[in-house]
Amino acid sequence: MKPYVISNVGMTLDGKLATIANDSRISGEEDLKRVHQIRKEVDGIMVGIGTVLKDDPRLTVHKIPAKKEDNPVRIVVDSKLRVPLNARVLNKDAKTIIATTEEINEEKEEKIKKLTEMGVEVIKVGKGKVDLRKLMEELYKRGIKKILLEGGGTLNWGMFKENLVDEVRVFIAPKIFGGKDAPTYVDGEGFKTVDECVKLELKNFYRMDDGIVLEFKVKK
Ligand SMILES: NC(=O)C1=CN([C@@H]2O[C@H](COP(=O)(O)OP(=O)(O)OC[C@H]3O[C@@H](n4cnc5c(N)ncnc54)[C@H](OP(=O)(O)O)[C@@H]3O)[C@@H](O)[C@H]2O)C=CC1
Ligand SMILES: Nc1nc(O)c(N)c(N[C@@H]2O[C@H](COP(=O)(O)O)[C@@H](O)[C@H]2O)n1
Repeated sequence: MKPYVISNVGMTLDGKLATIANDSRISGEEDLKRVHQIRKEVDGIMVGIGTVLKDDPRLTVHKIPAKKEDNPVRIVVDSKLRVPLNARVLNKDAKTIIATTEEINEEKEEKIKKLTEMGVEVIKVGKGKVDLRKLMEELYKRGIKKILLEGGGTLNWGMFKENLVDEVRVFIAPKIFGGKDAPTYVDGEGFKTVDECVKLELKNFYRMDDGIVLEFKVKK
């Protein structure tokens, strides 16, 4: 069994999640409230270590009225345990799970000890990269039945490639960032043929701030 996964991003018309200089101010205030309403409704919120290192996000519900208990469990996918011990995602505002690989050296062992002392749970799944399929099973076992996947592009690819995403919600801003090295909604290696690609069914769309929200179900 695996959690139901909603992928949400704010992106530009050219599919960028941030500029080449990592300026990711894409959503307006109303759209951020929409995202925080989803955060409030899910059991877990998941990002890759790239997003933690670049944005130092809190990943709590802080744009709409909420209690501490409304914060979902924060999940960071981090094979090499690069998460800084002073990252905001490790603060006491919510529980945090770090997913890493089964390959443990002395340095990682020491970091796991420190993280555990801070109340952070470390889950070890996979070799080389975190095994996202096994991670989903582990999260489900811990009562995490619904997850908001908040990127970035590399983790989004990993999740789409493994067919682990059930629903897509995107805010498209009327902006073009350009830049071949700027992160896009889904990066990674990409599919070689249209036959292999992820197929979506459009369910809803509406205006939001100066842009548009599109909602899709992933065809299975
Ligand atoms: N506008 C928006 O809505 C959002 C924008 N962003 C932007 O996205 C950018 C960050 O994206 P990106 O750099 O791609 O980083 P990600 O957040 O996607 O993290 C990717 C990292 O996750 C780790 N990882 C471990 N296992 C896997 C796996 N199985 N599959 C995929 N990744 C895995 C890898 O690092 P390792 O090997 O070390 O484990 C990988 O490099 C930032 O600029 C941020 O601002 C991010 C979220 C939302
Ligand atoms: N939906 C959305 N729109 C944008 O314009 C964004 N820049 C993001 N960024 C994501 O939100 C994280 C920040 O969360 P906190 O406010 O610190 O809780 C950031 O790391 C991205 O994952 N999202």
